[in-house]
Amino acid sequence: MVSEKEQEVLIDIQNLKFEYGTNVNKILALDNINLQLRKGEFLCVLGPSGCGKSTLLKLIAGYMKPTSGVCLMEGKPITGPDWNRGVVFQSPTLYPWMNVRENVEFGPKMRGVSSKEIEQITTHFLEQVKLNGFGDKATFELSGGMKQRVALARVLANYPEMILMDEPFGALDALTRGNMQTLIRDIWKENNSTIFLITHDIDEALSLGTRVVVMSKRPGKILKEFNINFTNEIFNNKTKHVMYNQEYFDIKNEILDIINNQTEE
Ligand SMILES: Nc1ncnc2c1ncn2[C@@H]1O[C@H](COP(=O)(O)OP(=O)(O)OP(=O)(O)O)[C@@H](O)[C@H]1O
Repeated sequence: MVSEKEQEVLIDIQNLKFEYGTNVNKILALDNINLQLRKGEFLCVLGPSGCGKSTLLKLIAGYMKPTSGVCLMEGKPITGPDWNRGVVFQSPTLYPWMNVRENVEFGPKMRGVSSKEIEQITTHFLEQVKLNGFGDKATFELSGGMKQRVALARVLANYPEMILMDEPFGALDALTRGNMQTLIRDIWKENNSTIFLITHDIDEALSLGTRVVVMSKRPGKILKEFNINFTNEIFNNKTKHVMYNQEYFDIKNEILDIINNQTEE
């Protein structure tokens, strides 16, 4: 078995700094970020509000360029958005004039995939997000959780190497949120995806991630990383949820202390 350290690096961020604005209105959002994401990792990012989590995601997505430093994917600088990096936001950004199926088909169509293949891809991913039978529905007919599943299927339909998620379950009720966490964990495992997920919820980070990164208040820096295995233990133990143990509570308390120290200062 290949150890985590030996897994291929997908995203390599070196000495990254990002400033919004110009001259007197400059805001330093991120400072000296060094982070590597390996293929198959599920990385969760925690940090106080406004610390630059979304900024980091947008830089990896290619929506913006670093002020200094580099952000590489498979050794090449990220210069703009790409199908290879799919983004899921807190509010699902679906096309309201298209039905569910058409929303999922959109990406493969734009990429010139054949009609037969598009049909197979769409059916497969609607099934994977448990929306089979809902293809003909208009998006306004769906609940928040269902919309978010369409958004996820739409990203998956492009077979991205990297899935970036910005508080994807933040607007959902607790029950739907739990179901979505199980869904994304299963999809990550089944598709062997690489995921970068931002959350405010420490339990969500600990129950999904194989690594958790905790950031400082603005300008965001990486304060501490935790390599964890609670998400894999769910599969190993064939349970539906994390088995809470002393290690879990110790890590949770340590993260809480780090974040509270940031907000009190
Ligand atoms: N377009 C922008 N122009 C100027 N400043 C911005 C812009 N977008 C974000 N910022 C500032 O940059 C900092 C980092 O913002 P960012 O949205 O990345 O933080 P965050 O950690 O994702 O916040 P939250 O957890 O509240 O979503 C904040 O101080 C924010 O006000």
